[in-house]
Amino acid sequence: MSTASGSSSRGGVDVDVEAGDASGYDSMGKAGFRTSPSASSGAGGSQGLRILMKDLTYTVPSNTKKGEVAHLLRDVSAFLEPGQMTALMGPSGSGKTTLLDLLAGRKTVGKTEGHLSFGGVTPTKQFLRRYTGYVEQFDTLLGDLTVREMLLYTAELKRPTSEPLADKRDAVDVLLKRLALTQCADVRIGDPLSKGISGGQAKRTNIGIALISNPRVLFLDEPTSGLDSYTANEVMKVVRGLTSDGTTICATIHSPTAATFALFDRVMLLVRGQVVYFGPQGLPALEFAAAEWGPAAAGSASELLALHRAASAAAPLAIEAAASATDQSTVKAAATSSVAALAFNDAEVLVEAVTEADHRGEAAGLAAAYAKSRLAQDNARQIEVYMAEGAAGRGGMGGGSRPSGMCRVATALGVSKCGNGKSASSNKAAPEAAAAATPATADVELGAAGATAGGEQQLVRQRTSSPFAAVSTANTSSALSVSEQVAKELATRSETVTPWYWGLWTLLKYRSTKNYCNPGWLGPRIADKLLISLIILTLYLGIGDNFAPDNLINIQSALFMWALLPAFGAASYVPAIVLERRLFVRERADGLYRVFTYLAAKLVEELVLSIIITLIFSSYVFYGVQLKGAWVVFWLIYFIDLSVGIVLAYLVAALSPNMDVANAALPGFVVTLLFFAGQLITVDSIPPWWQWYSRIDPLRYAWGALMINQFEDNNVILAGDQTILEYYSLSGVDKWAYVGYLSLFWIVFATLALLALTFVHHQKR
Ligand SMILES: Nc1ncnc2c1ncn2[C@@H]1O[C@H](COP(=O)(O)OP(=O)(O)OP(=O)(O)O)[C@@H](O)[C@H]1O
Repeated sequence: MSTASGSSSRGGVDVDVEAGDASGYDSMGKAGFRTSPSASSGAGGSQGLRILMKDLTYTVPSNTKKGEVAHLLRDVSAFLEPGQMTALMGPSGSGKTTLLDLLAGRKTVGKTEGHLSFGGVTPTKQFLRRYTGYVEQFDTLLGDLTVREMLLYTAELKRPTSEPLADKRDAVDVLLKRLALTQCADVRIGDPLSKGISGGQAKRTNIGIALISNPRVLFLDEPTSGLDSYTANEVMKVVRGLTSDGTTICATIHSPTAATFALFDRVMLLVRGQVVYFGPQGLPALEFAAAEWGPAAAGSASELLALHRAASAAAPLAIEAAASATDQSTVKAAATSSVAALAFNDAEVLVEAVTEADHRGEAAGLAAAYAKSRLAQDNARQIEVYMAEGAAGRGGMGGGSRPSGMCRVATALGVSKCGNGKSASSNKAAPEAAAAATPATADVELGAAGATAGGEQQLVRQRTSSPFAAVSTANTSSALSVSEQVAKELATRSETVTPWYWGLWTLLKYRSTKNYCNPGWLGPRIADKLLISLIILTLYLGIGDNFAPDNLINIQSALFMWALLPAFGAASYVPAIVLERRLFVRERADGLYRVFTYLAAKLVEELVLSIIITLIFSSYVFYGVQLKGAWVVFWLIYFIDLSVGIVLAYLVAALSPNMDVANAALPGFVVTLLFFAGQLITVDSIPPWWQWYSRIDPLRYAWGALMINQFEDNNVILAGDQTILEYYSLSGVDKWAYVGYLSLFWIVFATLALLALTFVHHQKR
C-alpha cells in the first residue's frame, strides 16, 4: 500500500501529513468512482463546487423571549473553495452547527436571508441531499451490518442503478482502503450493548457513507469528537486527502490538535453567529488577531505570534551553528523557542481568545473589527468577483486543481505550497495578500479554465509540492458540458438517485435479512403471540365445538382474546420506528430513500414474518380448540388484525417524540378499544354518545368476523329467545364486510403513519 505523504507548515514548523492511500485514491478515481459514466452522473467527475455566502442571516423564533426572533447567524459572508478544507470554529453555541446545517440544507425551521449559492447557483434541497455528503456528529449506523455491508448498502441506494454491482463492490473496496478500514471491513458494526468496531472506525465508516456517492461537497460536524488525538488526526488526514480530487470540505471542529488544525486551509471563526475572522489558518490568523482584535482579546494570540517569530528567526542561526557544531547555546536557544512555540496550539489560542472576549461581552466588537478590516473587505471583493462569475455562468466549479483566492495570490507571490494541497501559503500569506486576489487574477484563472474547454484531456499540475494535489485530471469534457451537468444536478427535484422499488429491494436485502436472523428482533415479535396462543390452546382445548349454553361464553371469550392479542402485541413494533429515528432522519436527509419506500420496506418485512407466524399459531389454536367455521377465515382475520396492530404501532411511534410517550400512548389507546368492541358491553347497549367510537373500533370488526365465522352455521340460542349472533348484534352481518372494514383500518393507519413520518419532525434543526 503506497501512501502519499508530505508536509505542511504550521507557523514555520513542518508537520508531516499522510494523505491516506494514494493508490486507493487513484483506483477510486479510475475504477471506483470516476470512470463509471453512470456513477459520474451521480457524482459528476472530480469537480467540487464553490460555496458562496453573502450576508447570510438565519433567524428562528426565540425560545427565550416570546414573540421575538433569535439571530443565530448574522451577515455571514465567506467562500468555501473546491479542493480546500475550511474549519468552522468558535466557542460553544457560536453557531457552527447552525451554519453547517444551513449550508447542507438540513434546517427544518427558521428563516434564511442573504445569498447562498453552490457553483453560482442556488441549489435545490434535493441537490443538497443527493450531491453533498454530510457526516453528522453522532454515528448513525446499522449495528447488524458489517462495515463493508454498510458501505455497500449505501452504495446501492446512492449510486445509480445502471452501475453494475461489481463496480459498486470495487468502489467500496477502494473506499475501505482509503479510509484504512480494510482490517475491520467484515466486522459487525455493533451497538452500545454488543460492541463491534471502535469509535474511530465508526467515524470513518460514517465518512465513507458520505463519500460513497463521491459528493462534490463534504460537510462534517465535529468529525473528531469522541476520538483520541491520534485517531482524530488520522481521520482528518483521510478527510484532508479528499481535497485532492477537488472536493469542497467544511468541518466544524472544537479543539483540534496542532497537527489536525494544520490540515485545514482556512478557518472561519464565529462568535454569537457573527464572523470574527475568515482567512487562512495559522500565522495569518494569529497576525490578524494580534492586529485587529485589540490587546485584551488578542493577548495570547500576540504572545504566540511573538514565539513563532522568535522560533523562525532563531531557526536559520541554529541550523548554521549546528552545521558548524560551534555554538551550542544558539542551537539550544532556537530549540527552546521552537518548543515554546509548539507548546501552543494556534486553534486553541484563537478559540480561547474569542471565548474570553465573548465572556467579557466583546463579541460584537470583534465582529465589527473584522467587518472593518482589510481582510474582510478583500474577502468581500473576492465574493463579488465570484458572484459575477456565477452570474456569467462561468463560476463555481473547481477542478480540484485550480488554485484560488488567497492561494492563487500566494502562488503568484512565489510561495511554494498552495492551493488544494496542504497549504504553506495559508500559513504564510499575510491577510494583505488577499488584497491581490483581484478580479484580474480571477479572470486569469477563468481564462485557464476556458482553455480546457476545448475538450482536450488536460493534466493539470498545480504549482505546489503538496502531495494532495500531486496530479489532478481535469474534467475530460468541455467546461460548458460540465456546467450543464452540474446545473442539472443543482436544479434536481428528485429526492433520490434510485427509484422507490430499488430502494425497497435494497432495504429488504440488507436490513430485513439481518433482522430475520436476529433473535433480538424476532423475539419480541414472536414470543407474546406464541405464549398467548399456547395459553388459549391449552385453556380452551377442545371446547370450540361444544355449543352448550354454559360453554358459549367461553368460546366467545377465547375469540375475543384472539382478536385482542395483536392489538396488545403491537407494542413490540414501536421501537422499529422510535429507536431508529436518528438513522431514518439521517438516511432521508442523505437522499437514500423516500419515506414511502422506508415504510413499505418495514411493512413488507413485518408482513412476511406475520404471515408465517399467524399461519402456524392459527393452525394449532383453530384445530386444538376445535373451532367451527373456516380455518382460512380464522387465519385471515388474525393476520389482518395483526397487520392493523403493526400500522397502528407505526402511527403511534411516528407521532411520539420518544419511547416513553409511545409506551404510554399505545396501550392506553388499545384499552379504550376494548370497551367498544361489543364484547364487554354489547353494541346495542352502548349509549348513543359513544356509538361513533364503536364504529371506528377495529376490534369490533375483528372479533365480530371471528364470531360470525364460528357461529353462522351454529347460531344457537344464548339468552331468552336470542341467538348468540343476535345477542351481540351480529345477526345478518356479512363476515366479509367486517373483514373489509378491518382492512380499511389498515389502509387508514398506514396512510396516517406515512403522513406522520413525512411531516412530523421530532428532530428540529
Ligand atoms: N430558538 C432559539 N432561540 C434562541 N437561541 C437559540 C434558539 N435555537 C438555538 N439557539 C442558540 O443558537 C446557538 C447556535 O447553536 P449551534 O448548535 O449552532 O452552536 P455550535 O457553535 O455548533 O455549538 P457547539 O460547539 O456547542 O456544538 C446556541 O447558542 C443556541 O443556544
